[in-house]
Amino acid sequence: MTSDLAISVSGLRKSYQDKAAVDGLDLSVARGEIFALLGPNGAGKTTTVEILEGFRKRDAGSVDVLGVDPGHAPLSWRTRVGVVLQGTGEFDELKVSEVVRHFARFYPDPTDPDEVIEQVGLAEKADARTHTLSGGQMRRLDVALGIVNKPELLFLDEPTTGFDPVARREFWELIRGLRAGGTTILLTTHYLEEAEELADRVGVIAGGRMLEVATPASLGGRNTGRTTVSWRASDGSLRSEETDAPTAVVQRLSAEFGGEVPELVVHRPTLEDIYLKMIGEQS
Ligand SMILES: Nc1ncnc2c1ncn2[C@@H]1O[C@H](COP(=O)(O)OP(=O)(O)OP(=O)(O)O)[C@@H](O)[C@H]1O
Repeated sequence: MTSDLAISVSGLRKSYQDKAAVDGLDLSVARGEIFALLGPNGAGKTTTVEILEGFRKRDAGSVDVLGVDPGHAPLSWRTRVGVVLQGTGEFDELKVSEVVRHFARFYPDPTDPDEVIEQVGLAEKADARTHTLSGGQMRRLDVALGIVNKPELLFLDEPTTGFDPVARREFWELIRGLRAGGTTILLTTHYLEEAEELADRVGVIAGGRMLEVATPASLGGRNTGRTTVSWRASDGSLRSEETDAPTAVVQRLSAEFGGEVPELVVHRPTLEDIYLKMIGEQS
């Protein structure tokens, strides 16, 4: 086991009724990094993550999470791992503070519940009954329960589904704060912007296999990809040009127009452009 890796997976396989959901997957996540798993519905992300969390059995392959095989993990390991599932559940008439206190009691050395509530931005709602929380506030409570045990490694499954744009940005700040405190984070998301904002590296899964692992800036050769420059020509038509040297094209156009280039757009491939191309090539 290499101590600078929080997660090390090799040749992971899992089938349901003879159909492979995870089909020989390799994955390494360094301690302290935020790693985002991307992939279409049914790609095998949740199955992989649940095996890493120790909630699902694998058919084959080796899995090491914080130096332990999650398939045979002792209780002490569980206190080192935080899990935020896709919606934790119902707490009926309990208040936010009561729920966090209740969960904190499961662990030997929890963070002070009030501190956790503050950390996830729910201080004003500490005395609110959980059924009165908005979707985004409920998700914050889910995260509070996932981090109350001071996990070294936090699993987040589609953490910001249903968030409004402001809530999503606030949530990203929370996650960055956890990383700054040394927490390793493995998240799944369908929001490419989220992966770009948060992840040190992303891994794209399709058909139970890892297609590529890279930084968001370099996935699929994105950093070396061609740029499209488009503008409105003097005859009124919309023109575009693909180039490796967009600055030179803009300079040329600027000289041609004697200054401002009408409706100038310089488009570099986004993470979503690259992702869609990768996934499209698989189907
Ligand atoms: N308990 C189960 N029994 C049978 N098949 C399952 C089970 N869980 C998952 N599968 C199948 O395994 C495949 C991978 O599913 P998984 O939930 O891991 O995908 P995912 O990448 O997390 O998808 P999503 O983005 O939709 O959450 C799918 O074809 C799914 O139907």
